Amino acid sequence: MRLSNLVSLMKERNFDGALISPGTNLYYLTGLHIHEAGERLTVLVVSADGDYRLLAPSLYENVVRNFPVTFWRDGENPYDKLAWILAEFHLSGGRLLIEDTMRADWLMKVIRLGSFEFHPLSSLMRELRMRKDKHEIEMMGHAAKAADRVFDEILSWDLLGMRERELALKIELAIRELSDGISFEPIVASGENAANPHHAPGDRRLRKGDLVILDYGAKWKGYCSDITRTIALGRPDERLVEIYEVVKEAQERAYRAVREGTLAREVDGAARETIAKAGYGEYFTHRTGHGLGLDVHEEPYIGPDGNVVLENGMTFTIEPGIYVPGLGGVRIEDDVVVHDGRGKRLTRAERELIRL
Ligand SMILES: CSCC[C@H](N)C(=O)N1CCC[C@H]1C(=O)O
Repeated sequence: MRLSNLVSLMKERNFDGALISPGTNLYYLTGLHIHEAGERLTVLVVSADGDYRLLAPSLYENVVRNFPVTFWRDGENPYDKLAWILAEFHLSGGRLLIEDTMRADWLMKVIRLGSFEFHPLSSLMRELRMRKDKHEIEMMGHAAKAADRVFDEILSWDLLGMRERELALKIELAIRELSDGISFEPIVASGENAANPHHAPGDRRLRKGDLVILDYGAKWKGYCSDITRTIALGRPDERLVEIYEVVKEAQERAYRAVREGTLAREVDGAARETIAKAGYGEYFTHRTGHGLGLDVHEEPYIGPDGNVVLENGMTFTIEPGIYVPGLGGVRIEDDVVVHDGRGKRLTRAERELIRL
């Protein structure tokens, strides 16, 4: 069904074929679990006539079943086999969609197999994947619940004196116990490190007076959650407490701005305006959110340039933040689905400032 949707869209937009390497698009279209193909050429060939075939290393002989496939063995030249498939599908030239993340060494050899005009596959896939169906939203709900449960667990741990990297590892283990795995490596940013939105957890020990940003996510059947909470240890600097309240208000206002028919940039604007009015505009250094699904970052992006019109079934994060160099930072993030014309939170962990 999903493959035929892609084929219809290809025909409508005058594309002749598509070459799809392993990643979330391949999984979305086929349900096949081919995660890490490494250097061995693996590609799904799809023609606008509706033909499709996977070219895969023989390592996958016991994995790919009930799907048209050509295997190649180590020692063979997989590009010869790809050329045969392209010839069979009458794809020796024309407008070809290419998986955006295809390895450059593969692409450089594919270029030599015909006279193609390449276009990014994402230009079509974004339209297919942006609106989630009931099943997908259910899976995202499970992933979000796992993230909420991990937050409750974190609150029961003795955090004082723990190194950021130790806490990140404990969070990762807790996620893995409750779900299919992590959406991305957890961020634990304490004290002044919290001024870096993508801080890599290091050796700093958590201490009294810290605000600590915890940003992590779980996966359920391929679908991601992504949550951020900022907690206080002891009594933090009053400026940080004020910043916390501004971010909480910005997050709530952006959430309330979510409506079917609203532009993504209006949701961003609601958060940005709240933060700017409080005098912290220059310290909100990123977009308000991003689409969430099989990828942890996907369409629709909720930024000042977000021109996607929100529709029921779209899922994204709302995660404004304020980051003051030398002082610290605050970010609060929830996963949201547009449901019955309005936003509905999938993550529901406590948003009031928790002081441990
Ligand atoms: C995939 S790592 C970052 C996860 C995080 N929740 C996130 O998406 N962001 C943190 C700062 C802003 C935002 C981002 O757009 O990168």
